Amino acid sequence: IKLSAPRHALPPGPRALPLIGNLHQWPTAKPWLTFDSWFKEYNSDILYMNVAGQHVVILGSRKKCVDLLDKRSATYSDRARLPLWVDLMKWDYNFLFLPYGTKWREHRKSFNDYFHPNVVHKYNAKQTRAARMMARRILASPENPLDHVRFAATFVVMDVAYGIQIAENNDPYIEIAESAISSLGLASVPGTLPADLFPILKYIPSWLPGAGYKRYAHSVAHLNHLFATKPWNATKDKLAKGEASESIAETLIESLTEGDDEEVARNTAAACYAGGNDTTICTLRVFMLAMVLHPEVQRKAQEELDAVIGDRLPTFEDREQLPYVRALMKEVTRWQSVTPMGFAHRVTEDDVYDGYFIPKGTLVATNVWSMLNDPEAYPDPAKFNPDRFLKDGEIDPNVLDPGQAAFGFGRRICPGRFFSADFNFIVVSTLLSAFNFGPPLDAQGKPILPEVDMAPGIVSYVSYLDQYLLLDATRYS
Ligand code: HEM
Repeated sequence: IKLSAPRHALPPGPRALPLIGNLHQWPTAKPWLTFDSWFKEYNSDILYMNVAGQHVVILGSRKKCVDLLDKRSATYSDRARLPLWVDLMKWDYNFLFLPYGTKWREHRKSFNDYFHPNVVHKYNAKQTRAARMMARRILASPENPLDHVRFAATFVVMDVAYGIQIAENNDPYIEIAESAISSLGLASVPGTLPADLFPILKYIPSWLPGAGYKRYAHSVAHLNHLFATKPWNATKDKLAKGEASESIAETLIESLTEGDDEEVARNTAAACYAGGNDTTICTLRVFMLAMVLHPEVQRKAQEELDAVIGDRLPTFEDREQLPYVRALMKEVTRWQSVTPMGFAHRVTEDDVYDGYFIPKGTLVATNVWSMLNDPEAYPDPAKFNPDRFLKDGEIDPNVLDPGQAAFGFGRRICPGRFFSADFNFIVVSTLLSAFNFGPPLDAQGKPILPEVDMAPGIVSYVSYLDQYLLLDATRYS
Protein backbone atom coordinates (compact mmCIF):
# COMPACT_ATOMS: atom_id res chain seq x y z
CA ILE A 1 0.00 0.00 0.00
CA LYS A 2 1.37 3.37 -0.96
CA LEU A 3 0.97 5.83 1.89
CA SER A 4 0.54 9.42 0.87
CA ALA A 5 2.99 11.90 2.40
CA PRO A 6 1.69 13.77 5.46
CA ARG A 7 -0.10 16.90 4.29
CA HIS A 8 1.26 20.16 5.56
CA ALA A 9 -1.05 23.05 6.29
CA LEU A 10 -0.82 26.32 4.42
CA PRO A 11 0.42 29.26 6.52
CA PRO A 12 -2.32 31.03 8.51
CA GLY A 13 -4.38 33.84 7.05
CA PRO A 14 -7.87 35.26 6.68
CA ARG A 15 -10.67 32.82 5.90
CA ALA A 16 -11.26 32.40 2.16
CA LEU A 17 -14.60 32.29 0.27
CA PRO A 18 -15.35 29.74 -2.44
CA LEU A 19 -14.04 30.73 -5.89
CA ILE A 20 -12.78 34.21 -5.07
CA GLY A 21 -10.75 33.11 -2.06
CA ASN A 22 -9.48 36.22 -0.26
CA LEU A 23 -9.86 38.53 -3.25
CA HIS A 24 -12.36 40.73 -1.40
CA GLN A 25 -9.95 41.11 1.54
CA TRP A 26 -6.88 42.08 -0.48
CA PRO A 27 -6.00 45.48 0.98
CA THR A 28 -5.64 48.28 -1.53
CA ALA A 29 -4.85 51.37 0.54
CA LYS A 30 -1.40 51.00 2.16
CA PRO A 31 -1.51 47.18 2.12
CA TRP A 32 1.74 47.01 4.11
CA LEU A 33 -0.07 48.39 7.17
CA THR A 34 -2.91 45.88 6.91
CA PHE A 35 -0.44 43.01 6.54
CA ASP A 36 1.50 44.29 9.52
CA SER A 37 -1.64 44.21 11.66
CA TRP A 38 -2.43 40.68 10.40
CA PHE A 39 1.03 39.40 11.42
CA LYS A 40 0.07 40.45 14.94
CA GLU A 41 -3.49 39.15 14.74
CA TYR A 42 -2.39 35.70 13.52
CA ASN A 43 0.75 35.75 15.66
CA SER A 44 2.75 34.67 12.62
CA ASP A 45 5.30 36.36 10.38
CA ILE A 46 4.22 34.23 7.45
CA LEU A 47 0.68 34.55 6.07
CA TYR A 48 -1.21 32.93 3.25
CA MET A 49 -3.95 34.31 0.99
CA ASN A 50 -5.68 32.84 -1.99
CA VAL A 51 -6.44 35.65 -4.42
CA ALA A 52 -8.95 34.16 -6.85
CA GLY A 53 -6.86 31.03 -7.25
CA GLN A 54 -3.46 32.70 -7.02
CA HIS A 55 -1.50 31.53 -3.94
CA VAL A 56 0.11 34.46 -2.15
CA VAL A 57 2.44 34.23 0.85
CA ILE A 58 3.37 37.40 2.74
CA LEU A 59 6.55 37.45 4.79
CA GLY A 60 6.82 39.78 7.75
CA SER A 61 10.32 39.28 9.11
CA ARG A 62 13.82 39.48 7.72
CA LYS A 63 14.53 35.98 9.02
CA LYS A 64 11.73 34.51 6.92
CA CYS A 65 12.92 36.42 3.83
CA VAL A 66 16.50 35.25 4.33
CA ASP A 67 15.43 31.63 4.97
CA LEU A 68 13.33 31.48 1.83
CA LEU A 69 14.49 34.09 -0.68
CA ASP A 70 18.21 33.94 0.11
CA LYS A 71 18.83 30.40 1.30
CA ARG A 72 16.36 28.75 -1.09
CA SER A 73 16.97 31.18 -3.92
CA ALA A 74 17.12 28.42 -6.55
CA THR A 75 13.33 28.05 -6.21
CA TYR A 76 12.33 31.50 -4.92
CA SER A 77 13.66 33.80 -7.65
CA ASP A 78 10.96 33.83 -10.29
CA ARG A 79 8.56 36.73 -10.86
CA ALA A 80 4.80 36.93 -11.17
CA ARG A 81 3.51 36.47 -14.66
CA LEU A 82 2.29 39.98 -15.40
CA PRO A 83 0.63 39.78 -18.79
CA LEU A 84 -0.67 43.32 -18.71
CA TRP A 85 2.71 44.84 -17.97
CA VAL A 86 4.97 42.46 -19.81
CA ASP A 87 2.98 41.29 -22.84
CA LEU A 88 0.75 44.29 -23.37
CA MET A 89 2.68 47.26 -21.98
CA LYS A 90 6.02 45.80 -23.08
CA TRP A 91 7.85 46.48 -19.86
CA ASP A 92 9.96 43.42 -20.59
CA TYR A 93 12.98 45.55 -21.45
CA ASN A 94 13.20 46.08 -17.69
CA PHE A 95 14.51 42.78 -16.32
CA LEU A 96 12.74 43.44 -13.03
CA PHE A 97 9.74 41.82 -14.74
CA LEU A 98 11.50 38.92 -16.46
CA PRO A 99 10.85 35.37 -15.28
CA TYR A 100 13.76 33.56 -13.68
CA GLY A 101 15.77 31.85 -16.42
CA THR A 102 18.39 32.35 -19.10
CA LYS A 103 17.10 35.64 -20.45
CA TRP A 104 16.91 37.20 -16.97
CA ARG A 105 20.38 35.83 -16.11
CA GLU A 106 21.91 37.42 -19.23
CA HIS A 107 20.35 40.78 -18.40
CA ARG A 108 21.33 40.63 -14.75
CA LYS A 109 24.93 39.72 -15.55
CA SER A 110 25.29 42.45 -18.12
CA PHE A 111 23.81 45.04 -15.70
CA ASN A 112 26.04 43.88 -12.84
CA ASP A 113 29.14 44.46 -14.96
CA TYR A 114 28.32 48.17 -14.79
CA PHE A 115 26.84 48.46 -11.29
CA HIS A 116 29.10 46.23 -9.25
CA PRO A 117 30.33 47.91 -6.00
CA ASN A 118 33.87 47.93 -7.42
CA VAL A 119 32.89 49.89 -10.53
CA VAL A 120 30.20 52.36 -9.44
CA HIS A 121 32.83 54.86 -8.28
CA LYS A 122 33.40 55.56 -11.98
CA TYR A 123 30.14 57.49 -11.97
CA ASN A 124 30.99 59.65 -8.97
CA ALA A 125 32.23 62.57 -11.10
CA LYS A 126 28.98 62.62 -13.11
CA GLN A 127 26.95 62.31 -9.91
CA THR A 128 28.81 65.22 -8.30
CA ARG A 129 28.28 67.33 -11.41
CA ALA A 130 24.53 66.60 -11.37
CA ALA A 131 24.27 67.47 -7.65
CA ARG A 132 26.01 70.81 -8.21
CA MET A 133 23.90 71.58 -11.22
CA MET A 134 20.86 70.90 -9.02
CA ALA A 135 22.13 73.37 -6.39
CA ARG A 136 22.65 76.06 -9.05
CA ARG A 137 19.19 75.48 -10.47
CA ILE A 138 17.58 75.72 -7.03
CA LEU A 139 19.42 78.96 -6.41
CA ALA A 140 18.14 80.38 -9.69
CA SER A 141 14.52 79.32 -9.09
CA PRO A 142 13.91 78.10 -5.54
CA GLU A 143 10.08 77.95 -5.88
CA ASN A 144 9.94 74.25 -6.60
CA PRO A 145 13.06 72.43 -5.42
CA LEU A 146 11.47 69.05 -6.10
CA ASP A 147 11.61 69.72 -9.84
CA HIS A 148 15.34 70.37 -9.62
CA VAL A 149 15.95 67.20 -7.61
CA ARG A 150 13.99 65.22 -10.19
CA PHE A 151 16.00 66.88 -12.95
CA ALA A 152 19.30 65.91 -11.28
CA ALA A 153 18.22 62.27 -10.82
CA THR A 154 17.21 62.05 -14.47
CA PHE A 155 20.21 63.97 -15.74
CA VAL A 156 22.67 61.64 -14.04
CA VAL A 157 21.01 58.45 -15.19
CA MET A 158 20.84 59.58 -18.86
CA ASP A 159 24.43 60.80 -18.68
CA VAL A 160 25.74 57.57 -17.13
CA ALA A 161 23.64 55.28 -19.34
CA TYR A 162 23.89 57.06 -22.70
CA GLY A 163 26.21 60.03 -22.36
CA ILE A 164 23.15 62.16 -23.20
CA GLN A 165 22.92 65.47 -21.40
CA ILE A 166 19.21 66.16 -21.16
CA ALA A 167 17.84 69.61 -21.92
CA GLU A 168 16.80 71.86 -19.04
CA ASN A 169 13.20 71.95 -20.30
CA ASN A 170 10.97 69.76 -22.47
CA ASP A 171 13.60 67.17 -23.17
CA PRO A 172 12.16 64.71 -25.72
CA TYR A 173 13.69 61.61 -24.06
CA ILE A 174 12.34 62.56 -20.68
CA GLU A 175 8.86 63.21 -21.97
CA ILE A 176 8.78 59.68 -23.37
CA ALA A 177 10.31 58.09 -20.29
CA GLU A 178 8.10 59.90 -17.79
CA SER A 179 4.93 59.05 -19.67
CA ALA A 180 5.95 55.40 -19.80
CA ILE A 181 6.99 55.23 -16.14
CA SER A 182 3.76 56.85 -15.00
CA SER A 183 1.93 53.76 -16.27
CA LEU A 184 3.46 51.86 -13.35
CA GLY A 185 1.29 53.96 -11.07
CA LEU A 186 -1.71 52.11 -12.48
CA ALA A 187 -1.31 49.26 -10.05
CA SER A 188 -0.76 49.29 -6.33
CA VAL A 189 1.00 45.96 -5.91
CA PRO A 190 1.83 43.45 -8.64
CA GLY A 191 -0.99 41.02 -8.98
CA THR A 192 -3.73 43.49 -8.18
CA LEU A 193 -4.59 44.49 -11.72
CA PRO A 194 -7.50 42.61 -13.25
CA ALA A 195 -5.49 41.31 -16.20
CA ASP A 196 -2.65 40.19 -13.94
CA LEU A 197 -5.01 38.17 -11.83
CA PHE A 198 -7.04 36.83 -14.72
CA PRO A 199 -4.70 36.40 -17.70
CA ILE A 200 -7.65 35.65 -19.96
CA LEU A 201 -8.58 39.35 -19.78
CA LYS A 202 -5.68 40.28 -21.98
CA TYR A 203 -7.49 38.75 -24.93
CA ILE A 204 -10.44 41.12 -24.58
CA PRO A 205 -10.46 43.35 -27.66
CA SER A 206 -9.59 46.90 -26.68
CA TRP A 207 -12.78 48.39 -28.22
CA LEU A 208 -15.05 46.50 -25.79
CA PRO A 209 -16.59 48.69 -23.08
CA GLY A 210 -14.65 48.30 -19.84
CA ALA A 211 -11.48 47.36 -21.65
CA GLY A 212 -10.16 50.90 -21.69
CA TYR A 213 -7.05 49.84 -19.81
CA LYS A 214 -6.12 47.66 -22.76
CA ARG A 215 -6.18 50.62 -25.13
CA TYR A 216 -4.11 52.49 -22.60
CA ALA A 217 -1.67 49.57 -22.38
CA HIS A 218 -1.08 49.72 -26.14
CA SER A 219 -0.10 53.36 -25.94
CA VAL A 220 2.29 52.57 -23.08
CA ALA A 221 3.83 49.76 -25.16
CA HIS A 222 4.59 52.30 -27.88
CA LEU A 223 6.24 54.65 -25.39
CA ASN A 224 8.23 51.80 -23.87
CA HIS A 225 9.50 50.78 -27.28
CA LEU A 226 10.54 54.35 -28.02
CA PHE A 227 12.25 54.68 -24.66
CA ALA A 228 14.27 51.50 -25.03
CA THR A 229 15.36 52.29 -28.60
CA LYS A 230 15.55 56.07 -29.11
CA PRO A 231 18.47 57.05 -26.83
CA TRP A 232 20.24 53.80 -27.73
CA ASN A 233 20.04 54.55 -31.46
CA ALA A 234 21.10 58.14 -30.84
CA THR A 235 24.23 56.86 -29.05
CA LYS A 236 24.94 54.52 -31.96
CA ASP A 237 24.67 57.40 -34.42
CA LYS A 238 26.99 59.54 -32.35
CA LEU A 239 29.48 56.71 -32.05
CA ALA A 240 29.46 56.22 -35.82
CA LYS A 241 30.28 59.92 -36.20
CA GLY A 242 32.98 59.72 -33.51
CA GLU A 243 30.98 62.07 -31.26
CA ALA A 244 29.79 59.78 -28.44
CA SER A 245 30.85 60.65 -24.91
CA GLU A 246 31.74 58.00 -22.35
CA SER A 247 28.72 55.98 -21.20
CA ILE A 248 27.46 52.48 -20.51
CA ALA A 249 25.70 52.38 -23.90
CA GLU A 250 28.86 53.48 -25.68
CA THR A 251 30.91 50.67 -24.07
CA LEU A 252 28.18 48.14 -24.78
CA ILE A 253 27.84 49.17 -28.43
CA GLU A 254 31.60 49.03 -28.94
CA SER A 255 31.74 45.54 -27.50
CA LEU A 256 29.05 44.19 -29.86
CA THR A 257 30.38 42.07 -32.67
CA GLU A 258 28.87 41.33 -36.09
CA GLY A 259 25.67 39.28 -35.75
CA ASP A 260 25.28 39.89 -31.97
CA ASP A 261 21.72 40.28 -30.73
CA GLU A 262 21.56 43.83 -29.37
CA GLU A 263 18.61 43.26 -27.09
CA VAL A 264 20.43 42.50 -23.83
CA ALA A 265 22.88 45.37 -24.34
CA ARG A 266 20.10 47.82 -25.21
CA ASN A 267 18.02 46.75 -22.22
CA THR A 268 21.01 47.04 -19.88
CA ALA A 269 21.22 50.75 -20.64
CA ALA A 270 17.44 51.21 -20.48
CA ALA A 271 17.19 49.49 -17.07
CA CYS A 272 19.28 52.29 -15.51
CA TYR A 273 16.43 54.73 -15.93
CA ALA A 274 13.61 52.24 -15.55
CA GLY A 275 14.93 50.77 -12.29
CA GLY A 276 16.54 53.76 -10.75
CA ASN A 277 14.76 56.97 -11.53
CA ASP A 278 11.55 56.82 -9.52
CA THR A 279 13.11 54.99 -6.57
CA THR A 280 15.78 57.69 -6.28
CA ILE A 281 13.38 60.60 -6.60
CA CYS A 282 10.98 59.09 -4.06
CA THR A 283 13.81 58.49 -1.58
CA LEU A 284 14.92 62.10 -1.89
CA ARG A 285 11.34 63.23 -1.28
CA VAL A 286 11.37 61.24 1.98
CA PHE A 287 14.62 63.00 2.90
CA MET A 288 13.07 66.42 2.31
CA LEU A 289 9.95 65.53 4.28
CA ALA A 290 12.13 64.44 7.19
CA MET A 291 14.09 67.69 7.06
CA VAL A 292 10.93 69.82 7.11
CA LEU A 293 9.60 67.88 10.10
CA HIS A 294 12.87 67.55 12.01
CA PRO A 295 14.83 70.82 12.07
CA GLU A 296 17.01 69.48 14.92
CA VAL A 297 18.27 66.63 12.70
CA GLN A 298 18.88 69.05 9.86
CA ARG A 299 20.90 71.32 12.13
CA LYS A 300 23.01 68.45 13.44
CA ALA A 301 23.84 67.25 9.93
CA GLN A 302 24.73 70.79 8.87
CA GLU A 303 26.96 71.24 11.90
CA GLU A 304 28.82 68.07 10.94
CA LEU A 305 29.17 69.24 7.34
CA ASP A 306 30.38 72.68 8.43
CA ALA A 307 32.94 71.17 10.81
CA VAL A 308 34.29 68.64 8.31
CA ILE A 309 34.22 70.50 5.00
CA GLY A 310 33.71 74.16 5.90
CA ASP A 311 32.75 76.47 3.07
CA ARG A 312 33.11 74.33 -0.04
CA LEU A 313 30.59 71.83 -1.39
CA PRO A 314 30.95 68.15 -0.40
CA THR A 315 32.71 65.48 -2.44
CA PHE A 316 32.81 61.70 -2.19
CA GLU A 317 36.15 61.90 -0.40
CA ASP A 318 34.34 63.52 2.54
CA ARG A 319 31.90 60.66 3.05
CA GLU A 320 33.93 58.64 5.55
CA GLN A 321 34.20 61.64 7.83
CA LEU A 322 30.45 62.31 7.83
CA PRO A 323 28.96 59.55 10.01
CA TYR A 324 25.90 61.59 10.98
CA VAL A 325 25.01 62.25 7.33
CA ARG A 326 25.47 58.53 6.60
CA ALA A 327 23.27 57.63 9.58
CA LEU A 328 20.68 60.13 8.35
CA MET A 329 20.56 58.38 4.96
CA LYS A 330 20.07 55.02 6.65
CA GLU A 331 17.20 56.50 8.63
CA VAL A 332 15.64 57.94 5.45
CA THR A 333 15.75 54.43 3.94
CA ARG A 334 14.19 52.93 7.07
CA TRP A 335 11.66 55.53 8.20
CA GLN A 336 9.48 55.64 5.09
CA SER A 337 10.45 52.89 2.70
CA VAL A 338 9.75 53.71 -0.95
CA THR A 339 9.31 49.98 -1.63
CA PRO A 340 7.31 49.04 1.49
CA MET A 341 6.36 45.65 0.04
CA GLY A 342 9.50 45.02 -1.99
CA PHE A 343 8.77 43.28 -5.25
CA ALA A 344 7.14 39.86 -5.15
CA HIS A 345 9.08 36.70 -6.00
CA ARG A 346 7.46 33.54 -7.36
CA VAL A 347 8.12 29.97 -6.24
CA THR A 348 8.98 27.45 -8.96
CA GLU A 349 8.63 24.19 -6.92
CA ASP A 350 6.35 22.94 -4.17
CA ASP A 351 8.08 23.56 -0.85
CA VAL A 352 7.66 22.94 2.86
CA TYR A 353 8.95 25.50 5.33
CA ASP A 354 8.51 25.65 9.09
CA GLY A 355 5.86 22.92 8.80
CA TYR A 356 3.88 24.91 6.20
CA PHE A 357 3.20 23.94 2.61
CA ILE A 358 4.12 26.55 -0.02
CA PRO A 359 2.73 25.49 -3.39
CA LYS A 360 4.56 25.94 -6.68
CA GLY A 361 3.49 29.20 -8.34
CA THR A 362 2.98 31.04 -5.03
CA LEU A 363 3.76 34.75 -5.13
CA VAL A 364 5.92 35.67 -2.16
CA ALA A 365 5.49 39.28 -1.07
CA THR A 366 7.97 40.78 1.38
CA ASN A 367 6.38 43.19 3.84
CA VAL A 368 9.53 45.31 4.11
CA TRP A 369 7.60 47.93 6.10
CA SER A 370 7.23 45.49 9.03
CA MET A 371 10.96 44.71 8.98
CA LEU A 372 11.93 48.38 8.98
CA ASN A 373 9.44 49.13 11.77
CA ASP A 374 10.35 46.21 13.99
CA PRO A 375 10.69 47.73 17.48
CA GLU A 376 13.26 45.10 18.48
CA ALA A 377 15.61 46.11 15.69
CA TYR A 378 14.65 49.80 15.81
CA PRO A 379 13.16 50.97 19.15
CA ASP A 380 10.41 53.60 18.78
CA PRO A 381 10.32 52.92 15.04
CA ALA A 382 7.90 55.71 14.03
CA LYS A 383 10.43 58.31 15.21
CA PHE A 384 12.87 59.74 12.67
CA ASN A 385 16.09 59.33 14.58
CA PRO A 386 19.45 58.95 12.77
CA ASP A 387 21.20 58.58 16.15
CA ARG A 388 19.85 55.02 16.39
CA PHE A 389 22.60 54.04 13.91
CA LEU A 390 25.45 55.68 15.82
CA LYS A 391 27.62 54.62 18.74
CA ASP A 392 30.48 56.75 20.05
CA GLY A 393 30.17 58.98 16.98
CA GLU A 394 30.58 56.14 14.49
CA ILE A 395 28.13 53.90 12.61
CA ASP A 396 27.16 51.09 15.00
CA PRO A 397 27.67 47.77 13.17
CA ASN A 398 25.25 46.06 15.57
CA VAL A 399 22.24 47.96 14.24
CA LEU A 400 20.76 46.27 11.20
CA ASP A 401 21.39 48.27 8.03
CA PRO A 402 17.90 49.00 6.60
CA GLY A 403 19.34 48.35 3.14
CA GLN A 404 19.30 44.67 4.19
CA ALA A 405 15.53 44.72 3.70
CA ALA A 406 14.78 47.82 1.61
CA PHE A 407 16.59 46.55 -1.50
CA GLY A 408 15.06 43.10 -1.56
CA PHE A 409 16.49 39.64 -1.25
CA GLY A 410 18.32 36.72 -2.82
CA ARG A 411 19.22 36.59 -6.50
CA ARG A 412 16.78 39.42 -7.27
CA ILE A 413 18.23 41.90 -4.77
CA CYS A 414 18.39 45.40 -6.25
CA PRO A 415 21.53 45.58 -8.40
CA GLY A 416 21.40 49.40 -8.43
CA ARG A 417 21.80 49.82 -4.66
CA PHE A 418 25.46 50.87 -4.66
CA PHE A 419 24.91 53.46 -7.38
CA SER A 420 21.85 54.68 -5.51
CA ALA A 421 23.71 55.04 -2.19
CA ASP A 422 26.40 57.13 -3.91
CA PHE A 423 23.98 59.44 -5.67
CA ASN A 424 21.79 59.95 -2.62
CA PHE A 425 24.84 60.77 -0.50
CA ILE A 426 26.10 63.48 -2.84
CA VAL A 427 22.65 65.02 -3.36
CA VAL A 428 21.74 65.03 0.33
CA SER A 429 25.09 66.39 1.50
CA THR A 430 25.05 69.06 -1.22
CA LEU A 431 21.50 70.12 -0.33
CA LEU A 432 22.29 70.28 3.39
CA SER A 433 25.50 72.22 2.76
CA ALA A 434 23.81 74.84 0.65
CA PHE A 435 20.23 75.18 1.85
CA ASN A 436 17.89 75.13 4.83
CA PHE A 437 14.64 73.22 4.46
CA GLY A 438 11.58 74.39 6.31
CA PRO A 439 7.81 74.56 6.22
CA PRO A 440 5.85 77.65 5.18
CA LEU A 441 4.35 79.73 8.00
CA ASP A 442 0.69 80.64 8.54
CA ALA A 443 -0.60 84.16 9.21
CA GLN A 444 0.31 83.78 12.91
CA GLY A 445 3.85 82.70 12.02
CA LYS A 446 3.21 79.06 12.96
CA PRO A 447 4.73 76.35 10.72
CA ILE A 448 2.32 74.55 8.40
CA LEU A 449 3.58 71.00 8.57
CA PRO A 450 3.01 68.27 5.98
CA GLU A 451 1.39 64.99 6.91
CA VAL A 452 3.48 61.83 6.68
CA ASP A 453 1.54 60.07 3.96
CA MET A 454 3.04 57.51 1.60
CA ALA A 455 0.92 56.95 -1.50
CA PRO A 456 0.56 53.33 -2.54
CA GLY A 457 2.32 52.28 -5.72
CA ILE A 458 5.00 49.95 -6.87
CA VAL A 459 7.27 52.77 -5.75
CA SER A 460 5.63 54.63 -2.91
CA TYR A 461 6.06 58.37 -2.66
CA VAL A 462 5.45 61.15 -0.16
CA SER A 463 2.20 62.85 -1.12
CA TYR A 464 1.50 66.57 -1.00
CA LEU A 465 5.06 67.63 -0.24
CA ASP A 466 5.32 70.44 -2.75
CA GLN A 467 3.22 73.03 -0.94
CA TYR A 468 4.90 72.37 2.43
CA LEU A 469 8.50 72.77 1.40
CA LEU A 470 10.44 76.01 1.52
CA LEU A 471 14.14 76.36 0.90
CA ASP A 472 16.31 79.24 1.89
CA ALA A 473 19.71 79.66 0.38
CA THR A 474 21.37 81.69 3.11
CA ARG A 475 23.94 78.92 3.63
CA TYR A 476 24.99 79.09 0.00
CA SER A 477 28.08 81.12 -0.73
C1 HEM B 1 16.48 53.96 -3.12
C2 HEM B 1 16.66 53.41 -4.27
C3 HEM B 1 16.20 52.02 -4.65
C4 HEM B 1 15.38 51.13 -3.99
C5 HEM B 1 14.69 51.30 -2.63
C6 HEM B 1 15.30 49.94 -4.83
C7 HEM B 1 14.58 48.81 -4.49
C8 HEM B 1 14.51 47.67 -5.27
C9 HEM B 1 13.78 46.47 -4.89
C10 HEM B 1 13.00 46.27 -3.61
C11 HEM B 1 13.93 45.58 -5.91
C12 HEM B 1 13.34 44.18 -5.97
C13 HEM B 1 14.22 43.22 -5.18
C14 HEM B 1 13.65 41.83 -5.05
O1 HEM B 1 13.02 41.34 -5.97
O2 HEM B 1 13.81 41.20 -3.98
C15 HEM B 1 14.76 46.21 -6.92
C16 HEM B 1 15.12 45.62 -8.10
C17 HEM B 1 15.80 46.28 -9.10
N1 HEM B 1 16.40 47.53 -9.03
FE1 HEM B 1 16.32 48.78 -7.45
N2 HEM B 1 16.04 50.14 -5.95
C18 HEM B 1 16.61 51.39 -5.89
C19 HEM B 1 17.45 51.97 -6.80
C20 HEM B 1 17.80 51.41 -8.01
C21 HEM B 1 18.68 52.02 -8.97
C22 HEM B 1 19.36 53.38 -8.80
C23 HEM B 1 18.74 51.16 -10.05
C24 HEM B 1 19.51 51.31 -11.34
C25 HEM B 1 20.58 52.04 -11.52
C26 HEM B 1 17.91 50.01 -9.74
C27 HEM B 1 17.72 48.93 -10.57
C28 HEM B 1 17.00 47.80 -10.23
C29 HEM B 1 16.80 46.66 -11.13
C30 HEM B 1 17.31 46.56 -12.57
C31 HEM B 1 16.05 45.71 -10.42
C32 HEM B 1 15.56 44.35 -10.93
C33 HEM B 1 16.42 43.21 -10.38
C34 HEM B 1 15.96 41.82 -10.78
O3 HEM B 1 14.76 41.58 -10.91
O4 HEM B 1 16.85 40.96 -10.95
N3 HEM B 1 17.38 50.20 -8.49
N4 HEM B 1 15.11 47.48 -6.50
